[in-house]
Amino acid sequence: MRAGFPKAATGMVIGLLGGSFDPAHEGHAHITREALKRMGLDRVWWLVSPGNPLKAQGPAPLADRMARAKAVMRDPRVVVSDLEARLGTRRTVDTITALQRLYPGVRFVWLMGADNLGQFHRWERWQEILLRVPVGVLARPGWGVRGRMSKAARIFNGARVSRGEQLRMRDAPVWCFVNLPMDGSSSSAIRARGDWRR
Ligand SMILES: Nc1ncnc2c1ncn2[C@@H]1O[C@H](COP(=O)(O)OP(=O)(O)OP(=O)(O)O)[C@@H](O)[C@H]1O
Ligand SMILES: O=C(O)c1ccc[n+]([C@@H]2O[C@H](COP(=O)([O-])O)[C@@H](O)[C@H]2O)c1
Repeated sequence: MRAGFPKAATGMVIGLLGGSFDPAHEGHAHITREALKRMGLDRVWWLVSPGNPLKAQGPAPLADRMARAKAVMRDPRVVVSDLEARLGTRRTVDTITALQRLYPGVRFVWLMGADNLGQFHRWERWQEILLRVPVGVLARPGWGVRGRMSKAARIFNGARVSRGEQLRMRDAPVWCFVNLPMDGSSSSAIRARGDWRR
């Protein structure tokens, strides 16, 4: 495997948590620990994005976001990575396609907060993402009903399962809304407080 690309054994189930992480916070760490536990994942890889294609304002430098993410998430089961910058991908569908090609023996599960389910139908080739990998949606304050009523949730209603642990066994399309004790942290609130330099 090339330098900077995490190692993974054949048969592993790895959750991918993509994000701006501008900056990383306890909410990210919380949903990661919950996903590991509730979905029976072997690893979670944080994909610190070069920049969300739907966000107008560019994030803080990638090196700063990586350093903060590594400080926030210290767990041997979690890899904080800049894979998208290395792969040259920005769109999630392209990242997943590239990772499936690079790691043919690994099962990837896409992880995201419920706010992203609300706007998932605006992502590039979003239906292809759901056809490629199981998707675990983690509850986020204020997004329970809006997430579950979203366009993507309605169109893929037939592929929804009720328990997170089912994601590791089923082939896509399959997704789950995972209810969990919620953490209200958000990067925008931290930036608004001025605790994080851009
Ligand atoms: N507190 C939280 N609870 C559940 N999911 C979360 C939480 N914070 C972030 N996430 C999810 O983690 C992923 C990465 O989030 P991101 O880096 O955009 O942080 P954010 O706090 O949502 O940022 P911002 O406030 O700038 O939108 C997204 O899928 C997002 O939905
Ligand atoms: O592929 C897309 O079209 C797309 C559109 C919006 C967001 N994403 C991804 O969603 C993840 C969460 O983004 P963010 O900025 O909410 O942390 C991150 O990995 C982004 O690259 C992807």
